[in-house]
This record gives sequence, C-alpha cells and structure tokens, in this order.
Amino acid sequence: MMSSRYFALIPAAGVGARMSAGCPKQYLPLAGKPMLRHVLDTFAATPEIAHTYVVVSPEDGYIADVLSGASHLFDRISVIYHGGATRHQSVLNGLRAIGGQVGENDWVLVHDAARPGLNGELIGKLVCELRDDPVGGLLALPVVDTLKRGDGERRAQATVSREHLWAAQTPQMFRYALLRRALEQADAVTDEASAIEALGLQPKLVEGSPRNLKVTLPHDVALAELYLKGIA
Ligand SMILES: Nc1ccn([C@@H]2O[C@H](COP(=O)(O)OP(=O)(O)OP(=O)(O)O)[C@@H](O)[C@H]2O)c(=O)n1
Ligand SMILES: C[C@](O)(CO)[C@H](O)COP(=O)(O)O
Repeated sequence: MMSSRYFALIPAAGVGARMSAGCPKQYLPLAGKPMLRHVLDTFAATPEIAHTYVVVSPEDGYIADVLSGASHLFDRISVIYHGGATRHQSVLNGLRAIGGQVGENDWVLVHDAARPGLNGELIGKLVCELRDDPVGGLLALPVVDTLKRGDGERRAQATVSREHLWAAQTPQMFRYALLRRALEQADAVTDEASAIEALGLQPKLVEGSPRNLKVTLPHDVALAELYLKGIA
C-alpha cells in the first residue's frame, strides 16, 4: 500500500463574534502579519505536509490580500470558499471538496486559523506520535487549574476533579475516510475528536503547548503576540 501523505485543513470561515473586532479575527494583524498567515506559513514550511487547504466563507473578501505577493504559498495552499454556519460544517465541506485530491488513508490535520502559535515542532511531534496509530489523535494540554462548576449566579456549586482532564487543541489528525465518515454521521460537534469518539473510538492525546492557544477573546491577542515574537 502506498505510504500515507499528510494534508492540512484550516477552518477559517468564522466571524470572531467573541473577539468583536472590525474584521473576522483570523485576519487581525498579529506580530506584523494577519493571524491566518502565521498558520499558512507554518504549514507551508513543514515538508511533511503535502498541501494545505484553507476553508473560508463564500463571501470572504480578505484571503486574497493575505495571499497576495506570498509566492512561497502559491503551490502550497488552496482556498476553498465553502465555509459553513458552524466549524463542524466548514470542516466537513472542506473534506468533501478535497475528496478527489486526498486518498482515503491519507492523514488530514485539521487546525484552527485562530491558533497562530502552532510551530513545526508541534506538528512534527503530532505526526511522529500518530503516524502508526490505528485511530489518530490531537494536541491537548493537561488541565492544571482546579475546576469549579458554577451556577447561573456565578456561585461555585462543586469542584470538578481535574484528573485525566485535557484541554483539546488542534491540529486534530485523522485519516481522511474515517474523519469524513465521522463528521457526516455526527450531530453538531465542536471538534473532530468528538465525532471520532461518537464512533466508539478513542483518539490519542498528544501534549501540546500553551503557545498554541486559541485566540478567542480580546485579551488573547497580546498573549499570542508575545509567543509569536518569541518573548514568551
Ligand atoms: N462557521 C465557522 C466557525 C468557525 N470556524 C473556524 O473554526 C476555528 C475555531 O473557531 P472559533 O475560535 O470559535 O472562531 P469563531 O467561530 O470565528 O469565533 P466566535 O465563536 O467567537 O464567533 C476558527 O479558525 C474559525 O475561523 C469556521 O471555519 N467556520
Ligand atoms: C477545536 C477546538 O479548538 C478544540 O478546543 C475548539 O473546540 C473550537 O471551539 P470553538 O467554539 O469553535 O472556538
């Protein structure tokens, strides 16, 4: 059997409501370039990644500027204008769109455009740990804080054990056919691993990094910039 290749799929069709910026947050400038450009540059510079597909909204008016003049991306990145109403739908639409270019057993690394701190070292760690795995898996961080369950009045109702709890990151890496089937069968899920779990499978957790945070709220921008500038 031909050895499996590795592809990246970047959901980048969100509106960034929680960021409430003047543009979708994946286009906010961070450390001198748009957030999404950090992600595209990282994957383009990773030799193991055969090609990267970025899923944007059908009405997206930003991606062309992000790619303009970036000749090093021209043969490494393809844009798919089929973003959906949810992240789940955007990823599934993207998988459907690349069906003719990606083999059933090829690996797909799904990575949030909103996680610009990903680097080649983390990609290499994920690929190395999962390349022979029968299921696939994801980067994640062990929970280190004590967790409280609150009520509607922000009163702590209980302390939740953090033992064996991990905070999911991305990339989430699964073989194409399995991932597409899982997402087609799943009800609305917030990540790919949830859909795989719904099939009764157990994705492998690979320790990620705090630098791979998801830029979600306004205060995340400064922290992300510290990582991207090499200060944190
Ligand atoms: N319909 C959607 C929603 C989200 N995403 C992408 O999924 C990633 C993680 O989602 P999130 O951080 O929630 O981004 P937004 O949905 O844009 O943020 P918000 O929930 O604050 O609107 C982001 O790269 C986002 O662009 C997507 O491709 N399609
Ligand atoms: C996929 C993810 O980043 C893993 O933590 C997260 O589920 C995305 O959630 P969001 O609500 O779409 O930001």
